[in-house]
Formats: sequence, C-alpha cells, structure tokens
Amino acid sequence: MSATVFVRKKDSENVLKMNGINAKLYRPCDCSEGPLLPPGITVLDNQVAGHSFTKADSSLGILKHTDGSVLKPILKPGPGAREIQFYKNLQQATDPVSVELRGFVPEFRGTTTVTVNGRDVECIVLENVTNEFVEPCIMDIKIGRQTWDPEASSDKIETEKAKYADSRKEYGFCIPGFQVYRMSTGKVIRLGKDYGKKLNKETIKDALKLFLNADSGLNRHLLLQLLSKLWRILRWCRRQRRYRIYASSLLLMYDARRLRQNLRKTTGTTERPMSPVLSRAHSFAAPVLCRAQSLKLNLALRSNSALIDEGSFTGRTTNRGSYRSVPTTPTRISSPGIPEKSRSLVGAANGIGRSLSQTISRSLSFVSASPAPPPLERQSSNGSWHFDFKEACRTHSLVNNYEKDLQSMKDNYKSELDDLVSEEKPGDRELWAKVKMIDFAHTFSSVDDEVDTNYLEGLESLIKLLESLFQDF
Ligand SMILES: Nc1ncnc2c1ncn2[C@@H]1O[C@H](COP(=O)(O)OP(=O)(O)OP(=O)(O)O)[C@@H](O)[C@H]1O
Ligand SMILES: O=P(O)(O)O[C@@H]1[C@H](O)[C@H](O)[C@@H](OP(=O)(O)O)[C@H](OP(=O)(O)O)[C@H]1O
Repeated sequence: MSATVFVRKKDSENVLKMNGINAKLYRPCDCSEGPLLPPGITVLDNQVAGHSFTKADSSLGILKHTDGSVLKPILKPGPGAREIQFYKNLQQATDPVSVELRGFVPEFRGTTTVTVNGRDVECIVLENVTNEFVEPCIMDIKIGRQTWDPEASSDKIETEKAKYADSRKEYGFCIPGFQVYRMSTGKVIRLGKDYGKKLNKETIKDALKLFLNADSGLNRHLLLQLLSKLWRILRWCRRQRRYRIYASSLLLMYDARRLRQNLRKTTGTTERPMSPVLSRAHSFAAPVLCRAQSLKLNLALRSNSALIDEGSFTGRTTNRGSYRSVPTTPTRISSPGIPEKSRSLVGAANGIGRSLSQTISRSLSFVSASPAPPPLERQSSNGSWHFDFKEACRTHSLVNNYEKDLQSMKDNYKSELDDLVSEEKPGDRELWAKVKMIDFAHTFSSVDDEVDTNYLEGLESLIKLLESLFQDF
C-alpha cells in the first residue's frame, strides 16, 4: 500500500491517487443540482456503486426516505420486473432455502411511484441496511466471474466480459465501489468503478485493507464479524440449488465510530498500527455503548446531519458526535503505509484460506447432515453475533488436520472466537459490522438442480482473501 494519498483538482473533479491508482472520487449524483424530488425523499448520499444520477443520460440512482427505507428506481423493465418478482416471491416463500436467504437480504417493503424531475418512476422499497451506522463504511462487491444472465445479448456478454477483467478472472468477484471513514486521516473517501476496474490480483487486497482501515491496525473483531456473516452465506450457498444469482453484490458494512472506539481502547490512539501482541491481547476489550446510548448518539448526529462529503469529516469525536471541517480542495492527505507482505506469504495465505474454507465446508456438511440443525430463527443474524461466533468456534474445530506451520495461527484464531463468545457483554450483542446480499435484477430460478458455482466460487474466493488477512496481525 503506498504511503501517500493526495487529492488534486483536475477538470473540476477530485482525483485521488490511492495505492498507485488514479481514481475519481465517486458521487452518487454527479449533477451540479440534485434531482427534483418529493418531500421526505433525498438522494442516498452513501450509495457506493450501481446506477447513479447523471444529467447526461438521465440515469437515476438510489433514493432514501426519511422513514428509513431506500428506493431503487426501476430503470429497465425486464430486470426491474424480475427484481420485484424476486423480492415478492422471497417474502412469501416457506421453503428453508428461501427462508434462510430472506435473512441475508434487505427487508422488502413493496413498490412505490416517485416523481423524479417531473417523471413518475416505479421504485422498489427496501430497508436501508446502513441505517444503524453513525459513520458507515460500505463496500459493494459484485460476486461471480459471469455477470451476465442467460438472457443477455452477445453485445452485453462482451461488454460485461471486458469489465473488471483482472479481478474477476483472478478472484471471481470485483469491487465496483466503496466508502470508508479513514481512521488515519480523519477523511471520508468514496471510490467508484473507475478505481475498481483498475484493481488486479495484487491491488485488490490493498483495496480490502483500505476499506478495513488496516493502516490503523487491522482489527480482528471487525474481520471476524464480517467473516462470520460471510460463512453463513457460504453455508447457504453450498447447499442451495434453487437460485442462480448473476451480477448481484455483497454489501460489506461497518461503523467506523465503533472501530475507532475499539482502536482507542487497544492502542490509546488511532494514529498508528497496533502491535500484533497488543491487538491479540486487547482487541476484544472494546468499550461498548449500550443500545440506548448508541441510539442517542445516532439521533444527535442525524439531527445535525449535513451531507457527509469528502473532506468534511475529521475523524475526531466528542461525546456529541464528529467534528466536521470545512471541505478544502486541493487537500493533501498522508497515510502511514501498511507493510507489504511478500509473495510467499500471499501464497501461504491462500493456503490458509483454502484450508479454513475446507474446514468450514467439512463442518458445514456436518451441520447440514445433522438431524437437528439450529432453528432458523436462531440463525437469523439480527441483533446478535453471539450465535454466529459460537457456530464459528464449532465449525473451526481443532479436530481437523491442519498443516503444522499454520497450526499456531489457527489456534489463536480459535481462541479468538472463544474469547469473543465468553467475553460477550450485553452491549456486545449490537452489531457494528454486517453483510447483506443486494441487487437481484439478474437472479433466476435454477433449472438443473445444481449448485450455483459461479456465485459460490466468487464468495469462497472473497472469504479466502479476507481470511488471509489474519496473516497480517
Ligand atoms: N437496501 C439498501 N440499503 C442501503 N444501501 C443500498 C441498498 N441497496 C442498494 N444500496 C446502495 O446502492 C448501491 C447500488 O445498489 P444496486 O446494486 O441494487 O443498484 P444497481 O443500479 O442495480 O447496480 P448495478 O449497476 O450493479 O446493476 C449499492 O452499492 C449500495 O451502496
Ligand atoms: O460496472 P459498470 O461499468 O457500471 O457496468 C454496469 C453494470 O454492469 C450494471 O450491472 C449494468 O446494469 P444492469 O445490471 O441493469 O445490466 C450496467 O448496464 P447498463 O449501462 O446497460 O445500465 C453496466 O453499465
């Protein structure tokens, strides 16, 4: 990861050099004035990928309602109708595969018509899955090597094949966009598809680390919360034969506010990386806001809330919320770099990923073969990660035959999970990182009763990459 990040003015746009890649800062609305919208509805300011508001082709982005919903405009009749039908069917489904899937996607709240710039547009109404986060860090990861559906034209297939080619070929997923409240600089950055399209085998890991604020010390607690959700989706995906999911994304999200509290507790500062020893010894002793305190903070912040923009967030906090600075451009931001791992370590890390995933897979088949699997409502991730961690402890059982050189890391990892469960206090049950599956405009019913290998491979590969980050502690 390069040590310096800078922002400069070029052709009236902020251009940022990140990890050696020049990229525009992404904005969900690139018009000088926002669209004309009914009262109570605004542009979803933390949208990180997908179609956005542009004057040039009158494309529409995602909207949000004051009631906590997001509104996704239907832009194309075919895929739009398919996505609506997907959510409707899922809402009514009673089969176990669909019931479990329902827990992984935003709540569907029907459809509505919104007048945008004088034009009536049908929208899908969904729960805003970022609502509970004060400083939401959000990454959109599009899963699958194949992002076109079985009905795609040959032109569409060709254009899809040409995009994000390096990362898709290597990993079976790509990163169309993300935003992160950076601990080290106190700035929010939002990088879009022009950055994502330049990512390759090596730099994709940098992008994940950037998203995880790794230059302030990779936080195990954060990584495990995200992984525990991904393992659940993986377990589902290994078994399901009902859906073929193309061009759908995983939204990885966490609250930078909670990460900062966690880092402060562990290092006394957010400015420098944690030592591996410190991070191992203390990373779970995070100060925890009780639900009421957290809600209060949330409300206090929201009542002040100006649209959070690049440069407007200082990262410094008081107990009443974030300090905000006046945006300045150009801005020079410096960031302590993360030591690069050698190639051989990356290789070893892939081994770890494979082995951890195999372990999970073995355990998962055990779970699926079990005569009495946990009831579905207990598997629901809402409200508590306790169950997920307990499950993870169980599925990462030491009875498996680990490679010797990786044994101690995995022992640590296992005890980490044990610690998380045993040290859990009531407030810990609040989530501050989560994963949701979104965008089902290209999801079909399976016709061959086979596993969706395209989705599965991308998901496994993402999990391996994230698991390999444990090497960096
Ligand atoms: N339920 C939600 N809650 C919060 N944010 C959401 C939600 N759904 C979508 N978003 C935001 O909007 C972005 C785009 O969503 P989505 O992928 O559904 O749109 P799209 O226009 O169909 O994308 P694409 O161009 O990939 O087809 C996401 O990356 C995320 O930032
Ligand atoms: O990542 P990019 O470069 O933004 O590419 C877009 C992405 O593949 C979208 O999924 C796709 O919308 P659909 O899922 O609706 O096909 C859109 O097609 P579009 O330009 O025809 O809307 C593409 O432009």
